Amino acid sequence: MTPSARLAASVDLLSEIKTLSRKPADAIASDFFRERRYIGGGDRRAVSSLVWDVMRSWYRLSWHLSLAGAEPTPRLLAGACLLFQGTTLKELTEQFADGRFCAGALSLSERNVLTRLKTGALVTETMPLSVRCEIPDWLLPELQQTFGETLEQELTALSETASLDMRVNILRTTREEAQSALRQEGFLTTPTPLSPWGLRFKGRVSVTSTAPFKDGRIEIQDEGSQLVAAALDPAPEMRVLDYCAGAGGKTLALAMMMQNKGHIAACDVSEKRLTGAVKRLRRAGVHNVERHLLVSGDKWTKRRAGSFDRVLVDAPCSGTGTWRRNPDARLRLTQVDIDELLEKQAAILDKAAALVKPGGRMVYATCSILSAENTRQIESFLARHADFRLIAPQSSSLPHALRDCDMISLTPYRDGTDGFFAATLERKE
Ligand SMILES: C[S@@+](CC[C@H](N)C(=O)[O-])C[C@H]1O[C@@H](n2cnc3c(N)ncnc32)[C@H](O)[C@@H]1O
Repeated sequence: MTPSARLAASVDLLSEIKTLSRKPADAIASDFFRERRYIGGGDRRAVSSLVWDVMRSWYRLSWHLSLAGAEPTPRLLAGACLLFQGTTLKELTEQFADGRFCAGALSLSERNVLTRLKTGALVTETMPLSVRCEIPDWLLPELQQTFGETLEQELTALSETASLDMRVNILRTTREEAQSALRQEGFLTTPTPLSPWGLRFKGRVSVTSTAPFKDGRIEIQDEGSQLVAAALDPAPEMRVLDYCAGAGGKTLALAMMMQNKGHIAACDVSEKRLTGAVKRLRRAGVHNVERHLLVSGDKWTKRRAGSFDRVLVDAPCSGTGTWRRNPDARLRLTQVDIDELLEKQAAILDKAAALVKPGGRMVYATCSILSAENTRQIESFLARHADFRLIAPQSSSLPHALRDCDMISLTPYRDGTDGFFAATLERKE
């Protein structure tokens, strides 16, 4: 593709993301490229890269455009993003070329707006704080309360590109062997600093085509997510429940920690997600997992009340901790969404708590950075359940600094992971 054709495809994809504003951008992008199979791998990466760069700076670019007197159209957002990245106005004008498959020439008013842009620094002191932090206005007080003085550093880190982390499946190999196998295929990785099973890739790679991925020696999983599984501290002989198992990301890590022994029940309300776990479990060589679809009035859960040594509640949440990967999610999130999630999380916690045996433990986890979904959710759970107490996880798979925290919170700025929260609750005997 020519640079102009790539720009045209980026503008088209941005327009679809703007129009289908309630749908996740990665789902829109995957449909977009499926319908345009003529776009090859390199072009697809270039188009996605510009689109994701725009989404990471949507509020800031829109603010600059409004100063220049314009609405943030996909063409202007893409153009402004390129200018801030160092493309000159002359080069940009050439990229907006006329012709077949091209982006189409800039109109006079577009050109005037882009000429007026002050493209020295994307982030400026004169911007409102919420714009500088790349968040919607209404979320600012909640995040100020969570992060205090480090707000700007935390949210800047949350706007950057995430690393790609793998969990090495020690049922099949060791971290050193997996690292060496990847090196032989030309992929350089470094061991993750906090998780004992993690490898971190440098830059963006297509890991799913490597032999260690195909034969289940490695699995894509953020280091923070690996640590959440570690916080549950399951042992081989235990009965473990993964209550919101989804497609089994953490189930796989739990099975590995249990050396494929004991029993794991992986539950979810989504049949599609649970089915997605089948292939992954097989690839990883895991065979101590039973899948169960939760339905209302579920007899399966009633029969198992008070029977699990460990229960993981990896709750549905705002996903604010994963904004590095899903920057569009910040454009979709509303206060109503959060209020609904808070209710859902409390109801799930109450149901899951009934399944923990006396002396057993429940870990409540989210990939959210909002106190309302994290510490405050736990405080209200404890107020409703005098039979539970907050304890330190003491898991030997956690780094020492996290073993004594009854509530673990991880952030991209402090820990280099996605934003995660995990609280360990023990049911009194
Ligand atoms: C954060 S995701 C889980 C991710 C998964 N544990 C992993 O590591 O890949 C939350 C999951 O909760 C499920 N969920 C939503 N409502 C639920 C409910 N009432 N009971 C159980 N699971 C629910 C969703 O379908 C979703 O798969």
